[in-house]
Amino acid sequence: MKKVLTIAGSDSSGGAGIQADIKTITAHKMYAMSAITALTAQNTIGVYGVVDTPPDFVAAQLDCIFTDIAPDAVKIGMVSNPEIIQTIAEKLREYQAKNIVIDPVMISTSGSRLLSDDALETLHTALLPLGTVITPNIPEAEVLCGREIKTKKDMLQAAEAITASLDTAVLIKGGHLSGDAADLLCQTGNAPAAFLKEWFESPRVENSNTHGTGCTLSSAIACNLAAGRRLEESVRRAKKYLTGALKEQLDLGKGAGPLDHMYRIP
Ligand SMILES: Nc1ncnc2c1ncn2[C@@H]1O[C@H](COP(=O)(O)OP(=O)(O)OP(=O)(O)O)[C@@H](O)[C@H]1O
Ligand SMILES: Cc1ncc(CO)c(N)n1
Repeated sequence: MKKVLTIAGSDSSGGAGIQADIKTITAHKMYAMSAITALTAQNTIGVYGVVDTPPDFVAAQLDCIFTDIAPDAVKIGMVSNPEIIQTIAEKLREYQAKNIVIDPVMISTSGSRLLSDDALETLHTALLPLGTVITPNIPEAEVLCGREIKTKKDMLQAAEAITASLDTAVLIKGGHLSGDAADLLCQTGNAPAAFLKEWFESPRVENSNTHGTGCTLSSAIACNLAAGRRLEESVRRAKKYLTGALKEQLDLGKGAGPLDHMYRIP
């Protein structure tokens, strides 16, 4: 059985963070492990409290995992402060982790900040370059490249800028633009300053229950990489899984509710 590790924050309402990741990994029939970076008191309406895990306890969780059950892929989500980010970066290098998908979570669907101001620089320099692929949404990609993204053309330029600056593949998720849900994958090509770009598009699903879409997509990409698939195929399959989970029209809670992660389980 393939093993997938999620390093992320807990969402008490179960739709995003560690809980979304474990459900996604389980729905892919893989073995899920977790290193919890923060507790959030959260529901479909908002985030009401955050308690960060002490960095040495993040390290202890990662030591326990990597010295016992080596993951085939790692997904990283909410990492709220610079010390936690440094710790994770050191451990990923120490254990030579592979197939690393980093969702640079900054703000929740409900609008709360999940990354401190002083953590951004450390995220950028210490952690993101270790990713096999990073998966920012539009506002996160704007922060990473320092320019506005209003159109698909802007996405193309932003993706090149981010890929060039981090030397890492980037998937910019287009869920926050209008029209079809179009995500753009950009990787470095063979020649200097050459980029391989591919769009992954699906019709927009009329469903306001989008809590945890980003967490779910990045975990599903990690599962497909763990299965040995190429990045492009992993993104294609992950998006198909995500779109199917949205189409189920699960409607829980008073705000933006969660997806149906279990829809493929008979
Ligand atoms: N209404 C929709 N219909 C179809 N796909 C969608 C819809 N909304 C978002 N997506 C898709 O969901 C995935 C996550 O994108 P999104 O831009 O919502 O990420 P995010 O903002 O990081 O998510 P989160 O809500 O977890 O913070 C992408 O593949 C995006 O295209
Ligand atoms: C714990 C956690 N991680 C990520 C997100 C992003 O949706 C969230 N809302 N909560």
